[in-house]
Amino acid sequence: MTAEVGGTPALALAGLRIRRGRRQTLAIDDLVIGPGEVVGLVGLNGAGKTTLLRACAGLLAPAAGSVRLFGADPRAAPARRALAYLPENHRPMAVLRGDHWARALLLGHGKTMEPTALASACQALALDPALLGRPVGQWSKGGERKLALAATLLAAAPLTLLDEPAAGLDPRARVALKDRLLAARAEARTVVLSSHLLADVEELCDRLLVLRDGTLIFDGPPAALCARYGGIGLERAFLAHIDHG
Ligand SMILES: Nc1ncnc2c1ncn2[C@@H]1O[C@H](COP(=O)(O)OP(=O)(O)OP(=O)(O)O)[C@@H](O)[C@H]1O
Repeated sequence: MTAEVGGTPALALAGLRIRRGRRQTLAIDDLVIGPGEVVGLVGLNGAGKTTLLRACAGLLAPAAGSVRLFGADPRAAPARRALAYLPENHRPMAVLRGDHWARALLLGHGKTMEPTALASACQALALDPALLGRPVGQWSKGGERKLALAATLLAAAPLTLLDEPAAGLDPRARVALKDRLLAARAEARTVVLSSHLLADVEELCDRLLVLRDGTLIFDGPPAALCARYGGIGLERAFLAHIDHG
C-alpha cells in the first residue's frame, strides 16, 4: 500500500474480491491511490486490468471487500460526480452526430457541453472539430476514440479512469493524448490508466501497478521495477517480473 498524498484517498480498495461465476478474477487486498497521482495499470492479456477499472467505477459488485472513491461508494452520487470513466471499447450509435455523442458523454459525467471547449478539446487530440456535425458512423475508429477521450478529459473529473486510452490512436494523437494527460497531472487530477504501452506508462506515470492473474504483484515507481532487474528497460523488467517475480 502506498500512503495517500493528502486528504481523503481518491481511490481505496480493501479486501476486494471479484468473481465471475465460481471463478475469482480479481483479488486486491489493499490499494490506496492519493489525490494527484497518475497511475499506470499493466498486465498481460486477461490479467484483470479491465475488471479492476470496472470494479473501481462501481460497475461490478464485489464478492467481498470494498471500493471507495473519495471515501464514498462508487455507485453513490458524490462518487459518481467525482469520476470520469472511459471503457476500452466504448462505441456510440452510428447515427449520432459527434457533438451530440460528446454532449451525452459529458452529461453522463454531470457536465454540460460548451461547444467552443469541445472544439478545443478535439483539436488538442488531433481531431478536426469540423467532423463534429457528422454522424459518428462516418468516422474512423480512431476518430471515435479521440472524441470519447476529448469528452472524458473535458469532464475534468477529480478521478479519471481510462481503459487502454491509446489503443487505436495514430502517433500524432498518441503524443497529443500524452500531452493532455501530462496537463491533467500538472493540475493534480488523479488518473488511473491501463496500457500495454510500457514506454507511455514510464513517461506519464509516477506509479506502476502490475497485475498477474488478478493479483497485484508490483506497486511502485516504474524506475524501481527497472532497477530491480538491473536496468534492462521497463518492458523487459515487466516481463521478468511477470515470469519470476
Ligand atoms: N465477460 C466475461 N465473462 C467471463 N470471464 C471474463 C469476461 N471478461 C473477462 N473475463 C475474464 O476475467 C479475467 C480478467 O479479464 P480482463 O478483461 O479484466 O483482463 P485485461 O487485463 O483487461 O485483459 P486485456 O489486456 O486482454 O484487455 C480473464 O480471465 C478473463 O477471461
